[in-house]
Amino acid sequence: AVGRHLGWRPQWRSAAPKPSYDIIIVGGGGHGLGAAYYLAKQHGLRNIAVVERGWLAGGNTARNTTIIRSNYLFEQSSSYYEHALKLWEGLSEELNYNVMFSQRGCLMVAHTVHDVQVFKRHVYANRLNGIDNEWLTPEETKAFCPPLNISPNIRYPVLGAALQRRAGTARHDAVAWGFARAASDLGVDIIENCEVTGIDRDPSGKVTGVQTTRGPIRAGKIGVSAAGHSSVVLAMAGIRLPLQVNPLQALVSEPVKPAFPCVVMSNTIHAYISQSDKGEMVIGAGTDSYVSYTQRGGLHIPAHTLEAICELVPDFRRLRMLRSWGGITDNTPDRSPITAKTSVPGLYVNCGWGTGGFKATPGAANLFAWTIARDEPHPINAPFTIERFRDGTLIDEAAAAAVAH
Ligand SMILES: Cc1cc2nc3c(=O)[nH]c(=O)nc-3n(C[C@H](O)[C@H](O)[C@H](O)COP(=O)(O)OP(=O)(O)OC[C@H]3O[C@@H](n4cnc5c(N)ncnc54)[C@H](O)[C@@H]3O)c2cc1C
Ligand SMILES: CSCC(=O)[O-]
Repeated sequence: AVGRHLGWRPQWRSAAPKPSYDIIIVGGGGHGLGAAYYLAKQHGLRNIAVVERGWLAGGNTARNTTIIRSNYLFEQSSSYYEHALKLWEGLSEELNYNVMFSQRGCLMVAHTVHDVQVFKRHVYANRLNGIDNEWLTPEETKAFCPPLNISPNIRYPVLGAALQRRAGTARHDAVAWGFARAASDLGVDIIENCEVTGIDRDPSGKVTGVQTTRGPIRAGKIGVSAAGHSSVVLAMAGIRLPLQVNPLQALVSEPVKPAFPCVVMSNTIHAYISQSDKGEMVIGAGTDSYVSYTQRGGLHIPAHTLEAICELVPDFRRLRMLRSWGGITDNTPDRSPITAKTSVPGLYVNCGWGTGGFKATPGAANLFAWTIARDEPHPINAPFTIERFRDGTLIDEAAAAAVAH
């Protein structure tokens, strides 16, 4: 009461489900919350609900290493991620919420001749598509990130790096809270602790609503943005998705004074690192190779990553690790996402972001909202269909994940 008297207001209304809505978004992560926001803000739609089985943004949005970049190889991909990057650049103002987007630069470090060839190809392809990217020599790489060890005598010497200066990091939960508050202010109901357990359809096959742990809810359009559980939810409508679900782990160190100026990613040594605004080194690894819905992984994966980090950044050899965790990543065969209509009328899906969907959050949300509102994809997400895996029109960015996931 005192808070409210002083003008404080909750971040968002925690709503109870109504019997029916025009649109239901399944999944209260950054992508789902953002889609609900853009449906209301850009398409002027009302009577929308976000249905989240746990607590808001408790999935991969809460668990990622917050790297944001658009330096992907293929034109379709770089268009999608660049759409997102441009939205990141204005998002704090758009949401009136500081998402702490920091364009500190992202170095993709090369350790082999193959790496050099692949990353230079990215640089040239990005420039052809109007996306900033530049090649640095080992000495220029160290000048940009002084803690890096560019000695030629280490196991994986630094042979150079591709630098995207507009890339960086953001505060993961802030983007979810910002979208949630803005969506809630536009009348979107955000319903937490409400798991979707079934998708209802009429005799013609069109969706009519969902079954949930808090009762049935009717809706004429349903957008599923459930990340690692997308296959589970779409199976409720008889749709099989080409997703493989693997754990991906990350860990943070004890907080220290500012010591690491940018994001560094390394394909060959399966490691990426940046420093959070709280001072922790945020470190990511490769995926655990087995299929699993656990939010944890094998110890050997982070151990391998820390060996690599200690060689690449010797100053960090005495840093103590504070905690590690895992998330459930939804990986497609070509490591590119699906943002599309499904074969079921009124049912839409945004998934397959695997190990790299945090950077896409505002872009995926924006295009998913377009696809639901207009019942057709935007030109940017049009190639990212489910059918591409049947037709062979793959968008193979496996190598561009920067870490061999
Ligand atoms: C360790 C790790 C590190 C990563 N690092 C990066 C990175 O540095 N950069 C990057 O770009 N990407 C990264 N990613 C990937 C990124 O986190 C995800 O691709 C992205 O956050 C997905 O966003 P989302 O909103 O779709 O998913 P989520 O935040 O997982 O939201 C999906 C939501 O759906 C809910 N849900 C599931 N089933 C149901 C149901 N039946 N009913 C209701 N709700 C349901 C879940 O509870 C969840 O909250 C990383 C991922 C992990 C795990
Ligand atoms: C988890 S890897 C992060 C990325 O793809 O930029």
